[in-house]
Amino acid sequence: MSGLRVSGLRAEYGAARVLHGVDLEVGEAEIAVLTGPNGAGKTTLLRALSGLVRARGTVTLDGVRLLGRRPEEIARLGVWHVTQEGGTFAPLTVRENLRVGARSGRHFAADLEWLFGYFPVLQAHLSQPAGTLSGGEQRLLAIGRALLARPRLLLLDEPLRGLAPRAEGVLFQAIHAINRHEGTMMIIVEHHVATALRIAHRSYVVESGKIADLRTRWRW
Ligand SMILES: Nc1ncnc2c1ncn2[C@@H]1O[C@H](COP(=O)(O)OP(=O)(O)OP(=O)(O)O)[C@@H](O)[C@H]1O
Repeated sequence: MSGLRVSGLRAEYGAARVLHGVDLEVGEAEIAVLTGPNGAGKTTLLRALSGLVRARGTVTLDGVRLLGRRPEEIARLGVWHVTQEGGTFAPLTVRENLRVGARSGRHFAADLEWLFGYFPVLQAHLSQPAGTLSGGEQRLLAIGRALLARPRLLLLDEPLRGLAPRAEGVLFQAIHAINRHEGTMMIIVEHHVATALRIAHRSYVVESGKIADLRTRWRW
C-alpha cells in the first residue's frame, strides 16, 4: 500500500463546493502533474492534502489516513506543501530559513551539503536575507527548505510561476534529479504543461473540481 491514494475527495469554501469527488494516485517515487483551467480546484486539492482546507473522502499515504489530521501532523507524516506564496521569511537569511526546515541541529551541516548538491545557488547566498533574493532564488529556497525535512511527498503549487526561461530549466532539472535520486514523490500543479510533462510519470487534468483526464507515461 505504498504511495498516495485519494478517493472521493470533496471540499468547499462555505457554501461553494470546489472539489466534487477527486480520485487520484501517486505511486512510489512518481511525479504526478496536475493541470487544468484557472479556478478548477488544483490549489484547493493540494491544500486539502496538506490539511490547510477541511475535506471529506479518503486520503492515505503508505496506508496511513491523512484526512482529519492537523497540517503539522500531516507534515510529520512526510507531506510538505510549498504554496504559491512560498512562505520564506524575508528578513531571515537563507541559512536561517533553511534551519526552519531542517530535521535537527545535529544534522544541519550535512543536510546543507546534501541540499547544495541539488541547489548550488543557495550556497552562494547563505548569509543574504531571503527578501533580497530574486524570485527564482526565493522559489528554490522555499523548495529547499521543504526538502531538508526529507519529505515522502512534496506538493508544489506552480513552482515555475513568474520565472524566466533559464530559471525554469534550472528548477525543473533540480526537481527531476531529486525525484530520481531520492525517490521523493511529488504532485506538481503547473500551467507550463509541456515543461512539466517532461518529468511527469502521470498527469491529471482537473476541471470543475473533478479529474477530467489521466495520462500515464506509458500511454502518452
Ligand atoms: N479561500 C477561498 N474562499 C472562497 N473561495 C475560494 C477560496 N480559495 C479558492 N476559492 C475558489 O475556489 C475555486 C478553486 O480555486 P483554486 O485556487 O483551487 O483553483 P486553481 O485550479 O488552483 O486555479 P488557478 O489555476 O487559477 O490557480 C475558485 O472558484 C476560487 O475562486
